[in-house]
Amino acid sequence: MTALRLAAVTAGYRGRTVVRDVSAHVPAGSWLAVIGPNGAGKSTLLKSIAGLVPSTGDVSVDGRSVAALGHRERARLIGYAPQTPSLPEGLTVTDYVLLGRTPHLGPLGRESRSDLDLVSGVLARLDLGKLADRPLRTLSGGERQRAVLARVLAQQAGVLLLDEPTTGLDIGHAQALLELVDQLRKADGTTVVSTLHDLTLAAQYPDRVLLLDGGDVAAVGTPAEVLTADRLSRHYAASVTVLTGPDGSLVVAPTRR
Ligand SMILES: Nc1ncnc2c1ncn2[C@@H]1O[C@H](COP(=O)(O)OP(=O)(O)OP(=O)(O)O)[C@@H](O)[C@H]1O
Repeated sequence: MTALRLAAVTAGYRGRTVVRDVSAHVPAGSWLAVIGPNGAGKSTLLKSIAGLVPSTGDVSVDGRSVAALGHRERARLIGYAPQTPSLPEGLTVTDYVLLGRTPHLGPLGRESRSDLDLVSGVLARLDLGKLADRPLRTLSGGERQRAVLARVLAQQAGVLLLDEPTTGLDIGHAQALLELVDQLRKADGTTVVSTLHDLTLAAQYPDRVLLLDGGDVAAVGTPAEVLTADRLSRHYAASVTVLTGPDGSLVVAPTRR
């Protein structure tokens, strides 16, 4: 069980601040969605939690500031799946997903039977079993996206940072992936922070939603509190209706002006 806390996180690139003063508590086993229009700073916020862009403020996991941790120790605590990763195209899916085990390997860096079994299990759960021996360069966009997620799931970190995990996935694979993430947090207490453009999915899976606009926190709360038609119209310059689906969950639908 791993809780994540952000305290006044401010991050940017070469002197330009693009995320300002973000504070949030993400309890162990909970799911925070970071939403907001293009360029709002969502990916930058995730990268700063992963330690990939310079930031000020503090990121702590179970009360330990991650700035003080080495790369390997941080990778055991925090797994990060980027939005547009550059992939080692020649590797097979299995070998690529096995890279997720790197922070757990012994001094010789050799994977054990249990690492291989874990990777096969993850591939099966992401519907990648039949592609296990295929080089990454031969995969479709959605298959590549699932391979990236398989790698981060194989890492078995307590905190998962998923940047637009459903990009390029069809509706069935998107649902299967989010259900799998949901199962992980319920079964293992994995803590999830994901960016999501699909606001209906943001309403259905996470416990809390943080809306970024222009690098600032514009709202944070439960999906029902944050995802109102008025707020979404204002921050996205969009025309939307928020409906209630048959199961009581919210559906954010675009409407013609
Ligand atoms: N490596 C970089 N160097 C300089 N500026 C960057 C870099 N990466 C992102 N930015 C800028 O930082 C701002 C926030 O970008 P970021 O990718 O975090 O936004 P986002 O909310 O994830 O957007 P999107 O929804 O389009 O993916 C943008 O103005 C972007 O141009």
